[in-house]
Amino acid sequence: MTTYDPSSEGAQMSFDGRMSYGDYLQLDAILDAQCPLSDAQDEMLFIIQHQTSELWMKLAISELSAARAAMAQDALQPAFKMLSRVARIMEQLNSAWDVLRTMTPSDYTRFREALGQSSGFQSWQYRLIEYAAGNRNAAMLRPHAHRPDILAKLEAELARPSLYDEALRVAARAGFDVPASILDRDFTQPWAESDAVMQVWATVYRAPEENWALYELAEKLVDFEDYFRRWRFNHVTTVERVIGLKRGTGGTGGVPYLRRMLEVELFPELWRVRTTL
Ligand code: HEM
Ligand SMILES: N[C@@H](CC(=O)c1ccccc1NC=O)C(=O)O
Repeated sequence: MTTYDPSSEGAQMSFDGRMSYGDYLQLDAILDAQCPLSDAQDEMLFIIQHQTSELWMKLAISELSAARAAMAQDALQPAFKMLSRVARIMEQLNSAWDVLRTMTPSDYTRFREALGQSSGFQSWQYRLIEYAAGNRNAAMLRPHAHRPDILAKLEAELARPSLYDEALRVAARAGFDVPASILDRDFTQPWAESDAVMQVWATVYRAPEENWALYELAEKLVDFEDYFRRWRFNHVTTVERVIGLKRGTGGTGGVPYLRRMLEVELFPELWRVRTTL
């Protein structure tokens, strides 16, 4: 039997002067960017795991920003579509832990020292997602002081209304009683829990048929936070499995720090309201 030649049905085989797959995707840049610092087999896994996570985070940031812009125009249906995509991206990030979990403490100690003081704590895209969602802690800017370009992106994000701020602006335009002190708050500050906001969500959840768009928006936000919590939980569990209670390379206490971060709440009133329904 002769081997099949797909050019017989028209497959393009010559890319002299034409844009190819690798050209379009800039694969040279991407595939040249894995540079292990040790000869440990698992370092490649570690690098690719982080690089792919950062690529998914890049897409999540783009979708979150577009969702927020759509919400500002009261275009809730397009915003829902984008928020659903963000949830799927977060599922992707959550499933990725299954690959990293195959790395044992013995594997990791073979290259951990090579990482120096670098750490996911310095992931600016992760901070941007936290800021965009509404977890605003200006202290997290400091590791980026040496990179004015990144600092500027984070500071700009800190100054804009968060996803949660934007949701409450939607509610205010829909006629709900959202206090001006919340609508005009200093966005760089952490969210302060509010009874008035609780009341807004209570009204929405008590009569979903009458407030369907806001009801759906609230559930999209809860979904987002649900996936985010799962990511944090997977992270801390993997970290404990791999380094136990050692301090982090980023300088924090490690697992105790990450456990503390499990308590972060992005949309506190949306969780609190459930008890009252
Ligand atoms: C064996 C794998 C991993 C270990 C041992 C580990 C360990 C740690 C530790 C100890 C911290 C606390 C900061 C510090 O002092 O270093 C941290 C933070 C962080 N790591 Fe990892 N990590 C791992 C994998 C990952 C992966 C795959 C990602 C995905 C990008 C990631 C992203 C982050 C982020 C974003 C933070 C900051 C969390 C926060 O401040 O809330 N880590 N990690
Ligand atoms: N903080 C980790 C090191 C680490 O995980 C890391 C190092 C460099 C780049 C990304 C990392 N991932 C997440 O924190 C540790 O203490 O072992």
